Amino acid sequence: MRTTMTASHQELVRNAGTALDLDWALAAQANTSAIERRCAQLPGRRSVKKDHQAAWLLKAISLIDLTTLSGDDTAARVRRLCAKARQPVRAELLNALGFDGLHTGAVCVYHDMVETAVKALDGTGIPVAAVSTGFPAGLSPLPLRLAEIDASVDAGAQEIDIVISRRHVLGGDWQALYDEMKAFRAHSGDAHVKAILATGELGSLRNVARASRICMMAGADFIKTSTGKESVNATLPVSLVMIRAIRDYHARTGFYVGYKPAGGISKAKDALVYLSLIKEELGDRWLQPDLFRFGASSLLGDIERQLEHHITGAYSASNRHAMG
Ligand SMILES: O=C[C@H](O)COP(=O)(O)O
Repeated sequence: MRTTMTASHQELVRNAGTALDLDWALAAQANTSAIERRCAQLPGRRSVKKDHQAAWLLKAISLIDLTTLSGDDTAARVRRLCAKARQPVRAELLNALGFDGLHTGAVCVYHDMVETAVKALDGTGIPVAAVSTGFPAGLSPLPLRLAEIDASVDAGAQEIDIVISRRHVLGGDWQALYDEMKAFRAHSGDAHVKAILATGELGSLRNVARASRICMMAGADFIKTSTGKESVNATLPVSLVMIRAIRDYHARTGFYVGYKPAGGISKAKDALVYLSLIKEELGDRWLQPDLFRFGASSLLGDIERQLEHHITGAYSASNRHAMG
């Protein structure tokens, strides 16, 4: 029997946000040593049995925002990336595994590349995500950042990855963070918004928890760890803090907010650890592309190598799995 990777879940009600409840935001706790203890156990555990590993790796592919965010991006590179998003695994490998219809969760590019990606993905149902709002620093004037969102939406982006102003968090200006996020969401219209917290620049896990709560209250559809450009990007402790904030927000409001760890996730085995963390902390509903994505430029290549090994018993050279 062949298996397809189509989603079998009901469509979500989009997070509408809530009024700013500063007491709730500031009450967020993050016990660093308990968090680190919990995370230290994760990679060592055999969370996914060997027989199930290939299926989990295919699942991971369906959750990747296949990304290129380089100063030397070209239309040709973006078109090659889109071809990879449409067919992330060679047909003979997929056939051997009895799977059909696999594609990545999205393709993620800078604004200038949105149109090219939208054209290259026409008819596939794969959304294009644009990093807008002065990515990665988010330090251009607010009207320009809002205009960039408008332009990305006009160009056909269905997802907008915004960067928050870290200075609002570091200066404790929570109202400004809330207002900014609300404006980003309003300008995104029907496009879903992922709020990049740039957690490596927020100073503490407690700030990560607080910023997560504020962004969700202001209507973020996803919260995302990093741009991939900070010196520290996605980590398990930060992930635990953010997904527990998602869980608390869901318990409080009934809204489902998605999670996107991004930056530095390049190994299949690390992806499996993230998936088991999500399963344990949030449950299976969050293991669907509408609620979970990996932001990654090179993870797919390693997953393809591991799948090849699973099928043939041998690894091929990593240059056989080039991305762009
Ligand atoms: O949002 C995605 C990140 O920029 C990708 O980071 P990476 O190149 O370390 O995988």
